[in-house]
Amino acid sequence: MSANNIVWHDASVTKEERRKKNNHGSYVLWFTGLSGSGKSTLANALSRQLFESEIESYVLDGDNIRHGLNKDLFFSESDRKENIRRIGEVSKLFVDSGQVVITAFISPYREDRAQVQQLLEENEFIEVYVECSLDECEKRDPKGLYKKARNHEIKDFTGIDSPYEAPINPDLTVNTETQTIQESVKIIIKYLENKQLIKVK
Ligand SMILES: Nc1ncnc2c1ncn2[C@@H]1O[C@H](COP(=O)(O)OS(=O)(=O)O)[C@@H](OP(=O)(O)O)[C@H]1O
Ligand SMILES: Nc1ncnc2c1ncn2[C@@H]1O[C@H](COP(=O)(O)OP(=O)(O)O)[C@@H](O)[C@H]1O
Repeated sequence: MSANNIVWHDASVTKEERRKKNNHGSYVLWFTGLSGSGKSTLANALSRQLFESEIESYVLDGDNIRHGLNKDLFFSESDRKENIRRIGEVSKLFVDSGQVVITAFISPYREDRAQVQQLLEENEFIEVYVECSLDECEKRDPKGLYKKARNHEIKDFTGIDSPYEAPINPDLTVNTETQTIQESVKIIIKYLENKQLIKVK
């Protein structure tokens, strides 16, 4: 349901003008993967590298967004769905502002990720699977959450008692068990260069 009597205002500065000024495209690099797979680490390492190359990017991170915009949401299937829907809308605004958006959400459901893709225009959604086995994520356990989930102190934890649907045909996969952080960043940059989405200095 949505409100009546609202009228869309066209912007005085267009997405195309902003892209032209920035000298690069704007799109979403949608990272998906288990907790502890390396989404935040890679998103931030990539954003730093893009920044050094004068490419405008912004990281939207699950933990951070859940402190503010989505602090009313928990981890049921419907709350996760709403979480991803809102992030999709926020990502769309950032794409409109001419930036490269890097999102780091578990985003466990294929359908929810597909809905974000549909919200955006063609070539504005790049799905990056941050692959890492549950075993390894659990070994890393950077926040001690797997331990809590195994001890039933947290319920609905992804990979333990809540599902994770890996992408079937992602645009790109990085494997953080076999690749270092720098190798994964390099693979993503190479992909963007090959697609002529960025020129890195
Ligand atoms: N039950 C449960 N399941 C999964 N994750 C949990 C849970 N409770 C808290 N956390 C912490 O919240 C982070 C995941 O938030 P997301 O917004 O990315 O999740 S989702 O996309 O809505 O599934 C996740 O962050 P990352 O580890 O960075 O993925 C956890 O730190
Ligand atoms: N090759 C790698 N790539 C990414 N992260 C790695 C790698 N090896 C170890 N790590 C570590 O794994 C952890 C991943 O945590 P984080 O980035 O918060 O994951 P997520 O955002 O997916 O929950 C970090 O402590 C990071 O230093």
